[in-house]
Amino acid sequence: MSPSHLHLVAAPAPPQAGAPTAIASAPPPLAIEGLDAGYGRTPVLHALSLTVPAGCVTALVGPNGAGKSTLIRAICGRLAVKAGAIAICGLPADTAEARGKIGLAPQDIALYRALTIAENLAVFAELSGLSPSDGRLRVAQVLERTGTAARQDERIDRLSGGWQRRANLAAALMGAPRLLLLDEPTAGVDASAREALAVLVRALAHDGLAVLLVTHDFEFAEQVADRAAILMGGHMALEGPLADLLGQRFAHRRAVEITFAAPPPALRAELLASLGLATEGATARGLISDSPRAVSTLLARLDTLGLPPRTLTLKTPGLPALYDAVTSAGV
Ligand SMILES: Nc1ncnc2c1ncn2[C@@H]1O[C@H](COP(=O)(O)OP(=O)(O)OP(=O)(O)O)[C@@H](O)[C@H]1O
Repeated sequence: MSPSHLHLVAAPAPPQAGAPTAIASAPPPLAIEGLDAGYGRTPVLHALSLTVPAGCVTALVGPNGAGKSTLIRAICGRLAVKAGAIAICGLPADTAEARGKIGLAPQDIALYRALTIAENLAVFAELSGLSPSDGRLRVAQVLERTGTAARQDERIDRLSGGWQRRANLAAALMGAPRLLLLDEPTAGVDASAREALAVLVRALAHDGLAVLLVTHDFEFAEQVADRAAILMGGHMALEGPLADLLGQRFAHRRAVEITFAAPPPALRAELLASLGLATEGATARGLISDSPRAVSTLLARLDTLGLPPRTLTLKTPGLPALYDAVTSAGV
């Protein structure tokens, strides 16, 4: 491969002359259809379908044991598929060619701790089959793109959690993937490093990468994701553009959070529940109409119940509210 053919994100094949909208009809970086998979005779994933388009960040969320890691294993071709199909850019996931289009930044930092960032990336360049000169060029590109150039000569075990995560992500980019799998990228990362990671992940999607983000960090997911996939008990409970999912679930409603001076007595909490408010300690949460009179109506009802609020906060429902709605409804 000549240096001029090195791209941070492998470019899709250029359209043929006369071929109508070749890019638009290119297979997505990840397409899963009717997947059944598990361990030995233990089924985990059932009839699961998921499409991860290029240029988007898809947040994959779900309770512990829902099957997120199992799904990542299946995408990487490391699990026997019992039914259905997984295609990476149109290629079966269990082929070497498909695996070459995936970059995985695992939850456990997968780097040599006694080597520097640049030395680690050089190892990944070699593993990707790049020649020494192409490898050097690619290391330089990835250091630049991920903002790790300034720390390239520092050993991994001397870096903060945030820089280690950034280097872990850089290593996943060395093979110029089309699909980037990020498993809990904010684990052990402080607030300012999280912010920097969010900017980087968005920039990579802007470059054209398809990013599948597995996380329990809803704040981060909400910041970077334009699509969401909610996995429950091995099946996909909900999947699609986040704005559409929120619009369908919460049209004309807002999330309300009310705090009281003290936890309401059980009988009052039941009455709050009849207003659609779930009580936890001295806090009640729920959804109300976004009509201008909804708040004054609610305040009047709280007054009738003898529960004057200490604070009342209104928010536009986001991914955490969607997740709560889906998981509590057992969809
Ligand atoms: N190697 C294995 N052999 C057999 N069963 C397994 C194996 N690994 C996971 N499981 C089971 O598969 C199910 C899904 O586990 P998985 O780790 O994929 O969930 P998860 O959504 O990633 O959970 P978490 O959020 O806790 O990481 C669980 O019931 C788990 O016990």
